[in-house]
Amino acid sequence: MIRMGIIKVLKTQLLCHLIICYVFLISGFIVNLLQLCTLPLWPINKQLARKINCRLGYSISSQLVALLEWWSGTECSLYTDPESYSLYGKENAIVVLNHNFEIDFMAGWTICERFGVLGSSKVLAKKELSFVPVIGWMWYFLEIVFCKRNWEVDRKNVVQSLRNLRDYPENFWFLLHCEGTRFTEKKHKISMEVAEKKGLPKLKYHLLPRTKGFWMTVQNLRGKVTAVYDSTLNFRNNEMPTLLGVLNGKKYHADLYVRRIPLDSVPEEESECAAWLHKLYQEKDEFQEHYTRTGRFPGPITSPPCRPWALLNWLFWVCLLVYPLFRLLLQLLLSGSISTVVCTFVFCFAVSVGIRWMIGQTEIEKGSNYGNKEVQLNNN
Ligand SMILES: CC/C=C\C/C=C\C/C=C\C/C=C\C/C=C\C/C=C\CCC(=O)SCCNC(=O)CCNC(=O)[C@H](O)C(C)(C)COP(=O)(O)OP(=O)(O)OC[C@H]1O[C@@H](n2cnc3c(N)ncnc32)[C@H](O)[C@@H]1OP(=O)(O)O
Ligand SMILES: CCCCCCCCCCCCCCCC(=O)OC[C@@H](O)COP(=O)(O)O
Repeated sequence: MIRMGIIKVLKTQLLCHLIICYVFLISGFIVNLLQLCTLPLWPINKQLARKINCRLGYSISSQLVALLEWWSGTECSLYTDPESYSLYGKENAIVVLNHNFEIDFMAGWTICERFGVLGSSKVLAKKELSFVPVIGWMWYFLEIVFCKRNWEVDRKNVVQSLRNLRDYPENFWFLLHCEGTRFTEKKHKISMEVAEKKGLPKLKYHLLPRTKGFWMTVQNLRGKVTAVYDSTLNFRNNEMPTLLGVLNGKKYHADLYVRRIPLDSVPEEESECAAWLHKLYQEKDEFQEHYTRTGRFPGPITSPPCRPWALLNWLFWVCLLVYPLFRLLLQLLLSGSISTVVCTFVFCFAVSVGIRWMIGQTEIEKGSNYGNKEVQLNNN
């Protein structure tokens, strides 16, 4: 009991957070460098380069999974039918997920890890994320599809990036947050005004989905991808989890409801495909309503088993990097030179500010203005 209390307090200590972030940053830069070294391989053996990059990417993203699973002890329950369950991780799929939470990407990655598709997981991500050190840079080598959330600019680039995935050598899940941005009350209000103008039913828990990205993805990955995984995520007890909460060791419980829909049943024609997606979001809204009323999603619950690899990868980097860090810091501090000591502190402070900025990228409060401007509505 006392030991548990000590561990809990330890998890809230700044020093622990600095060590975790230091390991993440330095290992991330090393992996980014290794990814860069694979560049000459691409023209010679593209498939091998892709496979190597999947493993390297795994070494970065699995650290955030380890943080969620092992450090914070967060649990993930899956609501899905057993028939579909047996196919997860064994086929390519498009995942359509609600976008309400600051750590929904970590919960998504955790599910990917449990089904063995973490290294190869893909997403249609906003371009700004490609500039985030470590993760954004890793994503270039994983062929993540970036968009500027401007259809005129995106239509060509996104199509090309999607087509590149047609001969991808590993099973992958392609994540689409069709709402295009995270849920806020203001964005919800504006998007419901758009819905009203379009004669579409109002949604209570979702923003109105943007349909073009979905249509483009379905069209270009048809034949390669066999299903759409309609996924709805919630956290128990109305929690709004944060990355800082996870870093502080706070335990959450994620509930994910997944319906497997064969891709053949998604219409090909653009307007029909858009109508299909709007209907899907109306259904997703009903599932959320069910969750709010009953505290659970319909159907059977499973907890896909937690695998040890994310933890082992994390421990590997901790063992490799923490001892040299302490030795270096000690040497600098004992050097006797005031300027060296001051520089060391300034450097550590600058790194902490950088990490805080990265964490800020996950915070809804600091999110983009996309979907927030009345002007966008007036233009349409
Ligand atoms: C078993 C396992 C199941 C599940 C496991 C779960 C997950 C694991 C899977 C994979 C994990 C992988 C990775 C995870 C890691 C990290 C991911 C983290 C986050 C990155 C995500 C993002 O960055 S989200 C932001 C970027 N993505 C998108 O925006 C996608 C959706 N957007 C689109 O599709 C857009 O159409 C577009 C981007 C292609 C183009 O943007 P544009 O703005 O130009 O859109 P539109 O042309 O569609 O917009 C105009 C139309 O929209 C109407 N409109 C106007 N105002 C609004 C409004 N406020 N709200 C809604 N609609 C509006 C307007 O009327 C136009 O309508 P039309 O009828 O003319 O189309
Ligand atoms: C292991 C230690 C960890 C420490 C550190 C730092 C990690 C930083 C991770 C940054 C990864 C960023 C991924 C965030 C994904 C996300 O959720 O993006 C939001 C967009 O969809 C929509 O943006 P918006 O329009 O602003 O709502």
